[in-house]
Amino acid sequence: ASVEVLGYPFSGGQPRGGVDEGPEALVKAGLLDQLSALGWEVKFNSQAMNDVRELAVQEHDSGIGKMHKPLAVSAVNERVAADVAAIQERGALSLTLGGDHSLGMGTVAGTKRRFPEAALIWVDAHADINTPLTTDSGNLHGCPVSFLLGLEGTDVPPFNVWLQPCLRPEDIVYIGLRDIDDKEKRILRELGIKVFTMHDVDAHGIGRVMERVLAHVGAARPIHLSFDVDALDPTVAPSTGTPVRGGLTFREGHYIVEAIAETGNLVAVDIVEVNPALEDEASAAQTVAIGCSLSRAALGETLF
Ligand SMILES: N/C(=N\O)NCCC[NH3+]
Ligand SMILES: [Mn+2]
Ligand SMILES: [Mn+2]
Ligand SMILES: [Mn+2]
Repeated sequence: ASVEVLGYPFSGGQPRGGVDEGPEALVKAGLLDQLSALGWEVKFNSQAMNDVRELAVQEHDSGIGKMHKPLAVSAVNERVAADVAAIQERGALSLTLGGDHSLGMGTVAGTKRRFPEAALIWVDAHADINTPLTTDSGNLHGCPVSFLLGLEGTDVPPFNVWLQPCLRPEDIVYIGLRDIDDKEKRILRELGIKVFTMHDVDAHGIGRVMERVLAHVGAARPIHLSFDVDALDPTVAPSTGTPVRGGLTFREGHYIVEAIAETGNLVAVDIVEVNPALEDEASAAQTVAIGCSLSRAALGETLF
C-alpha cells in the first residue's frame, strides 16, 4: 500500500512564525523512513512544498472583512485540495503535514471530491468553525470547518471560486475540545454536530469515547482524520501556536489514532500546528517526535 506525503510550509492562517517549518522538521526527524519501515511505499511531493511557498505570498492580501491573508489561504488551499484529490484518485493514502490548520479547508475538500461520503474526525482543542462574520481574530486557521460546511458568510471570493460546500453537519465528529468561542458553541448546537470535549474524555475514558465516535461514523465509511497537535496537553506537545491546558495525554492522543487506524477505513490524515520555532529546542523536538509517532500510529504502527 502506498502513502503520499504532502508537506505544506504554510502559516498564513495564523500570526505566529515557525509553523511553516513544521513539515521540514518532521521530514528531517526521519518520518519518511519510519513510514517505509512499517512497510508502506512512501512518496513525498517536494514540488508541492516548493509551490506552496510561492502561493503563500500574495500581493495586497488584506481587507476582505476581518479575514487575515484570505488570498494566500485560498490560493494555498485550492492547491492542497487538488493535490489530496489526486492522491486519492491514485488509491493512495494522503498524509498532510502542516503548517497551520487552515490547511484543513483544502485537505477535506480534496478528500470529499474522491469520497463524498467520507466522515471527518477533527481532533483539536478548538472547533475551528468560526465564519468570516463570527471570527474575532480574523485568523483563518479558526475557520476551515465553516467553509467546508458552507455556513453564512463563507460564500465569498476567492474561496467560492474553487470551494463548494462539501461537508454535512453529521459528517464531522470532534474530540478534545476545550476552548470554543461562544458563537462557535451556538453553531455547533444549532447544527447538532457531534462533540466529545475533554469533559467527555474524563467522564467516559478515551476507549468509550472512541467506541461512540466510530459508532457515529459507521463501519463502512472512509475516514479523514485531521489532527491538530494542540489537542494534546501543552506538557505533551508544547511547541504549538495556541496551547490550551487540560488536554489529551500522550496515550489518549495515540489511542484515538490507533483506534481509527484499526478500522482500516482511513483515507487521509492531517498532522498540523507543529511549530518547531516555539518554546525551547527540547520542547520542539518533543513535539516533532509526537507528530512522527502519531503519523506512524495512523499508518498502522501498533504496540504489540
Ligand atoms: N489552534 C486553533 N485552532 O485549532 N486556533 C484558532 C481557534 C481559536 N478560536
Ligand atoms: Mn485546529
Ligand atoms: Mn487548535
Ligand atoms: Mn485581527
